[in-house]
Amino acid sequence: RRPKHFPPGPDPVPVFGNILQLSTTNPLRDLNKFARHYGNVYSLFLGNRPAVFLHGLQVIRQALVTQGADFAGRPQGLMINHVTENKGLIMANYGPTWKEHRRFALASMKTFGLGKKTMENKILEETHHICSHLENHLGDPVDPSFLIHSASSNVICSVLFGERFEYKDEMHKLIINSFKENAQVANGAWAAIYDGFPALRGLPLPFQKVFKNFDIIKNHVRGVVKQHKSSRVPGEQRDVIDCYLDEMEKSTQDGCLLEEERLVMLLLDLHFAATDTTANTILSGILYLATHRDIQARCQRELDEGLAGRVGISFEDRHRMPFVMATLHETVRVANIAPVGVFHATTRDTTLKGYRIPEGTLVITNLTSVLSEGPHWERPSDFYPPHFLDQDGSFRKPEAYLAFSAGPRVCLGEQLANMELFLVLVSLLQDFVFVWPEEDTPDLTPVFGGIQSPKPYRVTFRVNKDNGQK
Ligand code: HEM
Repeated sequence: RRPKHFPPGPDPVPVFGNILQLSTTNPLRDLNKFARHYGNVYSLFLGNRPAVFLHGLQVIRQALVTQGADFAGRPQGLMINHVTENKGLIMANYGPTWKEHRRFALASMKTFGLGKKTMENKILEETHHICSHLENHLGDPVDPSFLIHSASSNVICSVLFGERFEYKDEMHKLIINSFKENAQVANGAWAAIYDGFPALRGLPLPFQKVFKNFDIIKNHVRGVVKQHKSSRVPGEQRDVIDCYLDEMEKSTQDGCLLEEERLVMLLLDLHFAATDTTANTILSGILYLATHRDIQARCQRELDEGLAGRVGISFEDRHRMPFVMATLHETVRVANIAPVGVFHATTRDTTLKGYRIPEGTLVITNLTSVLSEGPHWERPSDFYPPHFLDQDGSFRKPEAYLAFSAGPRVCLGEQLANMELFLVLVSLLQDFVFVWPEEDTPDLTPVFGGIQSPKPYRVTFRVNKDNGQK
């Protein structure tokens, strides 16, 4: 039963709560229906665990920003906490260890190039590999998924581990596949069964695969950290691992929050957080541009004018390309790769819109509702770059652009994702025209998941003969 003054919702049934009222393949429509019926703050029981759902810009901003500290926790005791042994950054509860690791992650990513030319060069190097691969398949319909996932993974790998991998490297392939599989299971019905029915946790059910996958990649990363420990020169940092080991060594005082096993989980979290997210957004970009040739052609025209015959591209060029920037942000909006964000939890007893929410309550932010809410978006169901242009045609970011969430737990990779998205898509547009194969029917409906992806597709890359380069 719901506590007094708890947000309203449908009556739960024993054992299952309200889970049976949610579609297992795509619950977003059900969530919209509940919001229409109960209002923008409502609750559902996921098994016997009550969860508060937030719908729309106004309440999500109120919770994540205005009452940021109250809603900055992460739920505990879920499968994902057990997989990461409560040591990673993404699912770490609000507190000094999370704060210290978030600070460290931001600072070390900056040291290794975020916002600087070094990062830009790493991304451009990776883009060069993508283009070379595509040049070998000109005119044939290809599924670019493997290529784009490998490239996104490599960008973050070069920052974390100081190296990139060949696309055919078996360990690299295994890591990328494990991330994909784990993201699918971790937000699906099997995770709900793990979370809701502790008695079943020891049985050989599909959720065991997540633990097995994670053990393999965890052991691999432990090995990489070990190698770094034996080859490092203190003070001469090659990558994020060296930075962490240096900081660990320097902090001699009691209560140091950095430790080797936390480093392993931090590396896995950052690698995971940066791979599928960026890759699925780039893949959505290629899909939407191939199926909206007028928008593609307008981006290419602006690109030619902006570069004025110059070969090569730089992140600085974005300031001369408002329509391209609008198209990339519209891609992030429609790709909607984190449809319900990352789960939050209350850090203390609090109230929202007059409802009482006790400490430790699971809170789910329906970011999809914000990215497709009528009044904020003129044509929410369309791929419509002018959403990000003001009346003068200059680039602008509407308030409801919450794809990276907001508040203390806001995505810490937004800057990296933007840079990658711009440099990869613009380089591809410079070299190629994306053509939808006549024999295939486009299906833009994404595959719902903790990290949403476009349905697998094929596209033909043709040489861009009009790219205006001298
Ligand atoms: C298009 C790409 C991306 C999108 C749309 C995206 C979106 C998000 C969202 C919605 C959250 C949840 C925030 C919350 O809890 O309210 C998040 C968290 C996070 N993201 Fe991203 N992300 C992207 C790329 C990246 C990249 C490239 C990194 C690089 C390392 C990254 C690192 C993280 C981390 C570490 C968190 C957890 C932050 C915390 O709990 O303190 N993300 N992201």
